[in-house]
Amino acid sequence: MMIVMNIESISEKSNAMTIPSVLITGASTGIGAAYAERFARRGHDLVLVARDTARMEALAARLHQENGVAIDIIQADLTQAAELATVETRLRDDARIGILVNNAGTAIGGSFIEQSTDDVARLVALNTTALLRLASAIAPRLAAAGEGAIVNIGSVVGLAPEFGMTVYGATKAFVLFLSQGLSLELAPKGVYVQAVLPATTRTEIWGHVGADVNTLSGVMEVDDLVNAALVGFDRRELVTIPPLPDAGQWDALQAARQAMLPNYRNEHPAERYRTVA
Ligand SMILES: NC(=O)C1=CN([C@@H]2O[C@H](COP(=O)(O)OP(=O)(O)OC[C@H]3O[C@@H](n4cnc5c(N)ncnc54)[C@H](OP(=O)(O)O)[C@@H]3O)[C@@H](O)[C@H]2O)C=CC1
Ligand SMILES: N[C@@H](C=O)C(=O)O
Repeated sequence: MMIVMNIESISEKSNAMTIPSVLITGASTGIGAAYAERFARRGHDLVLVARDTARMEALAARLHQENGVAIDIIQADLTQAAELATVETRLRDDARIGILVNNAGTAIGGSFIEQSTDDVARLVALNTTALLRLASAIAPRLAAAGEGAIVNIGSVVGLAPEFGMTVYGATKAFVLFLSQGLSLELAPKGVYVQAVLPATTRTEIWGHVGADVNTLSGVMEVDDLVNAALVGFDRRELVTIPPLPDAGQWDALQAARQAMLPNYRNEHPAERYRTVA
């Protein structure tokens, strides 16, 4: 069942004329809800997307009351093609939406051989397919307009197979690569793409993997995470890793990766792979 609700505000018309609306997926709780709070405080009208209508209604009512912004709610399970398509259509057709925050995502517990094929497929459907389709829906319109932004929420786990969340991490590695590639393609057209890589952040996601977040160390508060992510957003940073103290480590990783690029073009196998015939 699709519910689209609109909480009008007197400022809606002025906002629609001055600053872009922001569509945020996974906006009913956690990082997405924090993004909604921050963008509402900045005066952006919002489109909130998630499955839990009640939570989004409560958030929308409070943010409308506090900030006087217009807020639409779209109830959608982004693993369901028909419901995802409704959000894609909104992104394609609503010219007021200038920022997409691709945040909706989840994680599952267990090892690869313990996880069911259906569960890993559902994880990929949400964390990669839905994110990709929504970016694909909005990007042509933003490129034609010569402005706008796509924020993709990845994870440091996408850089860390050692963390033992293989499929989840693979989905987040996809998000990072997609963001880097889209930035190369879209930045020249005026569209800003940001990959945000949180580490352990205090949200309900940890319950989905069977962990008690209160037993974990180094847990960042969600507001601190989003505030830091928005510092990167305001700086137009391509990859924002809020918990990483030294940006030089990321830069060194990128430099080492890019130094390998010229060495991929060889008509013969590397000496180390040549067997003695
Ligand atoms: N918390 C952390 O430690 C970290 C989180 N991340 C990433 O941050 C993003 C947000 O996660 P976080 O806030 O922590 O998690 P939460 O579980 O707190 O929130 C997830 C959000 O996604 C929505 N969602 C979940 N499944 C679906 C679905 N099938 N269709 C539509 N919406 C859905 C949920 O809403 P509803 O249930 O109402 O549908 C909720 O609003 C994710 O991409 C996650 O991978 C990255 C690194 C660390
Ligand atoms: N979402 C967290 C894992 O469940 C993470 O990305 O660290």
